[in-house]
Amino acid sequence: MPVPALLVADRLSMRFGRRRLFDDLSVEVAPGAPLAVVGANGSGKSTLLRVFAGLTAPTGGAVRLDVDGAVVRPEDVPRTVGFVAPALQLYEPLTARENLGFLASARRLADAERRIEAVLDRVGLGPRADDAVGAFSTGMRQRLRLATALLHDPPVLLLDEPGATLDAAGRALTESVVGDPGRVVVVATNDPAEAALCPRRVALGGAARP
Ligand SMILES: Nc1ncnc2c1ncn2[C@@H]1O[C@H](COP(=O)(O)OP(=O)(O)OP(=O)(O)O)[C@@H](O)[C@H]1O
Repeated sequence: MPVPALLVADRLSMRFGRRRLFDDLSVEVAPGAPLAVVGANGSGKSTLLRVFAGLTAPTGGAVRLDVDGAVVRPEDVPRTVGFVAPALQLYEPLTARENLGFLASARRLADAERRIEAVLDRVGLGPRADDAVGAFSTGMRQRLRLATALLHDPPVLLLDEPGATLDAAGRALTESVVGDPGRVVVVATNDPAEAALCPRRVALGGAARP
């Protein structure tokens, strides 16, 4: 049976000036076996996720994404990956539905209206879909970030501290997203409960200098 998606990191290293974050890091992530990236503040978790997403070039090594047995071309990485990060900007004057509509157009998604309704429902924002994001709470913004990552139903999800600002229902949502057996999922987290959702982990900090 073909593996629908696979993330392969081969001998990754990352330095910023004299600061070494990680060295010789190799890992494969397959669907149904989410990977937790753990480590102290500043150890390089967010940077590693950005490297996985193709947003930051590593100092050494390479990342490859395979979907249906074929290597994903660099220009196709954005439609293959869903990325959630605390710094991800939302359009404040637009409503939640308009934010998702904008992304659906940018990504040229077919069936956009149905997708938007489904994803708003999944993240529990249906009743607030037509409110401006500028009036959203921190947790509601985070739910919308999750929605933006799920909108195009990507085979790979990279989640940077997905549950940090969420309530109990939001954490249950994160748990179901992380546990999706059909996707490659990587979670960077400082929360032991979130890390425990993942059968595998990479601990950063060994190569880090203060
Ligand atoms: N673009 C950059 N240029 C220089 N240094 C950077 C850059 N991005 C990150 N760093 C440094 O790399 C280190 C790792 O940062 P990163 O955000 O990956 O850590 P983290 O493990 O996600 O931390 P936290 O748990 O606090 O979110 C930090 O020392 C940070 O200052």
